[in-house]
Amino acid sequence: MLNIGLLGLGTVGVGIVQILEERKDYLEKLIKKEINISKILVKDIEKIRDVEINRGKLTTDVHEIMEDNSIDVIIEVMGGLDKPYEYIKEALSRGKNVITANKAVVAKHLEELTDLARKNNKFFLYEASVGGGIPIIKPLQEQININEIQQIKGILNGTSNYILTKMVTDDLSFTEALEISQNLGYAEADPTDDIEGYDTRRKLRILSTIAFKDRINEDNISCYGINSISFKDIRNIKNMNCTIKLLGTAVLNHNRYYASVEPVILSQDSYLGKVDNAKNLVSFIGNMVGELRFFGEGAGRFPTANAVLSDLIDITTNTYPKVNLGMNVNLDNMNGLYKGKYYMRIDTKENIGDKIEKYIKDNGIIENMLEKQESIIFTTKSISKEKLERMAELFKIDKKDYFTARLEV
Ligand SMILES: NC(=O)C1=CN([C@@H]2O[C@H](COP(=O)(O)OP(=O)(O)OC[C@H]3O[C@@H](n4cnc5c(N)ncnc54)[C@H](OP(=O)(O)O)[C@@H]3O)[C@@H](O)[C@H]2O)C=CC1
Ligand SMILES: N[C@@H](CC=O)C(=O)O
Repeated sequence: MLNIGLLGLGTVGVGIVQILEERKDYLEKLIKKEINISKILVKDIEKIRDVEINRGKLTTDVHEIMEDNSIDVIIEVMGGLDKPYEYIKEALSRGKNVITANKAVVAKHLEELTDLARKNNKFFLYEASVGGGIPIIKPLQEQININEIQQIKGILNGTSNYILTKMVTDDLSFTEALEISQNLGYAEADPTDDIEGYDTRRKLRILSTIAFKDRINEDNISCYGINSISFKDIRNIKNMNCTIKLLGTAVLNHNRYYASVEPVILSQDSYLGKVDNAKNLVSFIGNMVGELRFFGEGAGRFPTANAVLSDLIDITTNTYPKVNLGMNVNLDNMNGLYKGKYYMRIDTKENIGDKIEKYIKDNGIIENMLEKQESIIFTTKSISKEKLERMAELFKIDKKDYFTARLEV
């Protein structure tokens, strides 16, 4: 019998229960064991659930799960940071395998939890933490044994991609599109993580650490979100026959790398430009294999639960590739030297438009002026993004009053 302790019965937890029910016979034949969800940790036992569940399995006391020696695998899909970290650590220390979809915890404690799992001869797997239903962690773990990975790039957040898609194609407002993506179960408990780019940054931190075999922290990744984008930006982007995506990019060149999360203006015909709604696309380039692209649902109940259960099968059939985290190559971060061409809109108050225009001309920033009315909108020459940030600071422009996006056209 394979006994599972499930931490969380929300969007993803319910998906796990439903798939396990639907595929029970097949999966039990495959792993040659009966599968049983022994206990489920929730916050509120009385809550009405999206799935029929034996109420006796629900508990608000995690000790009931941790101290149950018959439970072999803990699946953590509760979200949050401190509690799940504590529970995952305890589970591994007690000799239980752990699967999580929680990128916040994985991003913060990847090395420690991987080490702890190794010491206890257990698995710590987290396929669902990046790219929702897309298999990316396992293929990457397989490829790093043969390849030097030179680049990771992609759309890694379903919520922001859904919002941008709906703003571009259906003229929805940012708030309307965010609300729908929350109702569809894509957004984090605090959607700031999605729209400020933090969720993408966590995923890029996980992927780049595995790919570059060095610890790339969230702090090593520059991060800009989409929360100040407006209809004016969408109109301008469409006028360029382009679209906009929130991209995570990490590039390694010898011992130097840069890593960023930022909105990027792309041609509508580019492969990333065509990734719509909550879909994600992740690509990595290996020196032997070339570019590999992975595309699919980046969020949502069943795709995410599917990724969790792929880990479960790997644990029970012992088919996961040998994990090779971090060789301590001490890579140098070159973010400060990165340059690109940018689109920028500043909503000018108190008549500072002329001063800003003079500043961007005097400092060799501007390439083309697109508009100069109540907003000043322009594209830049190849510059570092910090230059634009410094200008915004100099003119005391509030973050909500300007928007920048890198031009990749
Ligand atoms: N939704 C998605 O598309 C994806 C989510 N993820 C990750 O999966 C995890 C779960 O996400 P999701 O299912 O959307 O989250 P939900 O908010 O829908 O569900 C969270 C569940 O955990 C329970 N829970 C939360 N905190 C506690 C606590 N302190 N003690 C006990 N139970 C608790 C809740 O209990 P109750 O029901 O009683 O409130 C709820 O059942 C997150 O880490 C998320 O980032 C990853 C990829 C995609
Ligand atoms: N909130 C996340 C969920 C999956 O990781 C997203 O929108 O991508």
